[in-house]
Amino acid sequence: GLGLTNTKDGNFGEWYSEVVTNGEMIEYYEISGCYILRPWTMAIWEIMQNFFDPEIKKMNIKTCYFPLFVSNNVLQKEKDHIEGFAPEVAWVTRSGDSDLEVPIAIRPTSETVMYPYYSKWIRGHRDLPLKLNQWCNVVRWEFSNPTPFIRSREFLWQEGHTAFATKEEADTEVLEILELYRRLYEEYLAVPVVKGKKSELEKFAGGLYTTSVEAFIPNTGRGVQGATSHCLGQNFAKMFEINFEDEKGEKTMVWQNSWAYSTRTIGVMVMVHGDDKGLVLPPKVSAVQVIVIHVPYKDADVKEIINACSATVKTLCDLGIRAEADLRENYSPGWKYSHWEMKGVPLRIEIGPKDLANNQVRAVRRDNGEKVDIPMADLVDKVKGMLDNIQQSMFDVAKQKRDACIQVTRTWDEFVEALGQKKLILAPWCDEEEVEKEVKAKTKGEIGAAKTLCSPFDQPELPEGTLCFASGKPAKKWTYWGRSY
Ligand SMILES: O=C1CCCN[C@@H]1CCCn1cnc2cc(F)c(Cl)cc2c1=O
Ligand SMILES: [Mg+2]
Repeated sequence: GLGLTNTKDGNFGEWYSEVVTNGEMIEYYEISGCYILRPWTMAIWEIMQNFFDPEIKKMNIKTCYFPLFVSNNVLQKEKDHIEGFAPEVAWVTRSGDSDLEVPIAIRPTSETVMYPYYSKWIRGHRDLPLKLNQWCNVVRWEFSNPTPFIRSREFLWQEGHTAFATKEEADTEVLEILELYRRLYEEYLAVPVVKGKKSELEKFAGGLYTTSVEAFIPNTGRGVQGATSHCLGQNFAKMFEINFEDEKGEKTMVWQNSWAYSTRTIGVMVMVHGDDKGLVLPPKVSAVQVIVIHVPYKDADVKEIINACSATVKTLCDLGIRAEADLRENYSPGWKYSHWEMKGVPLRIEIGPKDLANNQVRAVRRDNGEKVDIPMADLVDKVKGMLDNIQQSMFDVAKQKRDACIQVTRTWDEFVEALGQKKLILAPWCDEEEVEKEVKAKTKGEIGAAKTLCSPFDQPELPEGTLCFASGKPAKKWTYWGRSY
């Protein structure tokens, strides 16, 4: 049948898998951890790209494309860069039936691919800033439970790699990019995120500091890193000898950033907004914003109704609304309602004999099921208004749900209790790595350990004498903690 066999609150993992499949976003692939991204997904990816790419072009960041393959010696260039990552590197060892002399790695990320050429291209200060971004796939042979969009062995992303003469320029760009990531989540995917800084333990080991936008999935009580913007400092400049002669003729190492968002963004959106009827897509990112369906009625003139549907679609499309009609004769209206609800189309318009007679249409919102009769004359304004309202309402509802999960804890017992209640924990922390490691160790279990998600840039008041929830030492900062994907 058409409906889901799992409910979101019943079995979240099974619900999610069904929703992305029945919503025709994903097809499971014969190789574990790999998924087919169907047009319904790629339309969302492209809408996001059509926002993000022009924005970084305004920042004079140019598109490049580096090879998929990494030679072994260059990959091994940086011990702590790949420490811990080595097991997830995929290797090409043969072509045809003959072994390769030297195995070749498939890029899990492109620092080691790109930076030898940054070293070659950057000589003088006039070669700076060098700012490149590539849209590509990467491969990480993950072993923990694969999840469509959230954790796959191959995924699509953009990876920006920039080099500056000064730290100030790098610091500024890190935050400009992070703001674009916030806008992607909050203005397009209608998902609330927290901007913050990763702890020393959780940051990218090869960098100087990591900032991120952190999302939260209320159903599982898990945080999810939404996108990252790292300042690499001069670490990679040192490794790859990327330096330049400054104005005084001094040889100086460059300051670098790297930043990425991936198809994981789409999985977060599905998890946050989906319901027991399937996907619920924010209008801004939905390939189809309005689906028009005719309701035939025994002897009523079905041709006239169908013409009204086609005219409605044309009127909406002419004003930039992504509308389509489902006029298939071999499916009932009811079947169509379920089908397009499963695909998460934000607004359905029904036109039957009665609507025609009253020169109106019946509009039904996907997010809250509200039904509204709209006079044909007001169609475009009303539909535009409803779509804007749906977008804002989806964000507001998601933010209210996320905020309801936030629990401030000041003691270990409060922390453990909140963790058991699937909360997003905000706690004062002494900022000591040993303490962070201890929290991980003490909360380790079947469903993973608690970890720091980020220290929000927007710090609440930290009164003198506030103590760390875990160590009892003087707290230095408020930090979000939780289990994560
Ligand atoms: O997150 C970003 C933004 C875009 C460019 N890259 C950085 C850091 C990526 C970390 N990282 C993440 N995963 C990795 C997996 C690997 F197998 C190896 Cl060899 C390295 C890494 C690795 O460095
Ligand atoms: Mg990883």
